[in-house]
Amino acid sequence: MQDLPNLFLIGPMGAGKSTIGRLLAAELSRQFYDSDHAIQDRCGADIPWIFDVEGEQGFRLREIHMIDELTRLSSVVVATGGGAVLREENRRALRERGTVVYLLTTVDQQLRRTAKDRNRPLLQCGNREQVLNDMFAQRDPLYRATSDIAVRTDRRSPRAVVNEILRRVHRLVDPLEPSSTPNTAGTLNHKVSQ
Ligand SMILES: Nc1ncnc2c1ncn2[C@@H]1O[C@H](COP(=O)(O)OP(=O)(O)OP(=O)(O)O)[C@@H](O)[C@H]1O
Ligand SMILES: O=C(O)C1=C[C@@H](O)[C@@H](O)[C@H](O)C1
Ligand SMILES: [Mg+2]
Repeated sequence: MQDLPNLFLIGPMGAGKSTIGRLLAAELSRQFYDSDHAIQDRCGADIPWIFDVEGEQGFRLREIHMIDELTRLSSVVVATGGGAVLREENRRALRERGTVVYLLTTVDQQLRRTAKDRNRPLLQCGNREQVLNDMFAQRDPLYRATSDIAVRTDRRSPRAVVNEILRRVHRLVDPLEPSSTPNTAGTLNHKVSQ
């Protein structure tokens, strides 16, 4: 069986990138990095503070530097922030340096999973559903263009999502691997597993 490349998780807030990334890395005995956490550690301040003081643009610049740094590592699992795909530099680094997994869920699930959270500045508003719908419209094409596979995280446990990612990534890397089901041309990339 071939070694797996770096695995990078992208997708909207509350899709489960941090939760699933940690589990996935443990399963593969790899180092796990979360770009949001790494930015906070480096800066010594939390994300709301960075947004307050430096604005979203300041945060995005920090995010570009951090994603460049993390994607240069080897044999790692990296969970990115929900808005990482907004920047071309990030999309290119992710695509060129590993296999990119798009985690997606419904806006209803996002609302539920982020309901009590105060650490996501873009959701501290009265019209969270509208904000999430608008973000989806803007970002879904970018997530798709950047990713190798897409996996839904609603209606299944984090553990089941990890198993599905591993199955799909193994198939991408080594379509002839015996435990893989046969590759049907055109069905692998961006087929969202239900
Ligand atoms: N498959 C799942 N089933 C149920 N709950 C989940 C699942 N995945 C994640 N969660 C829960 O949803 C919440 C948000 O997940 P998480 O922080 O991993 O999202 P994220 O994609 O990293 O978001 P962000 O982009 O804001 O960093 C957490 O409380 C987590 O426990
Ligand atoms: O979707 C977004 O734009 C964000 C998602 C979070 O992961 C953080 O990166 C930050 O709150 C911005
Ligand atoms: Mg996260």
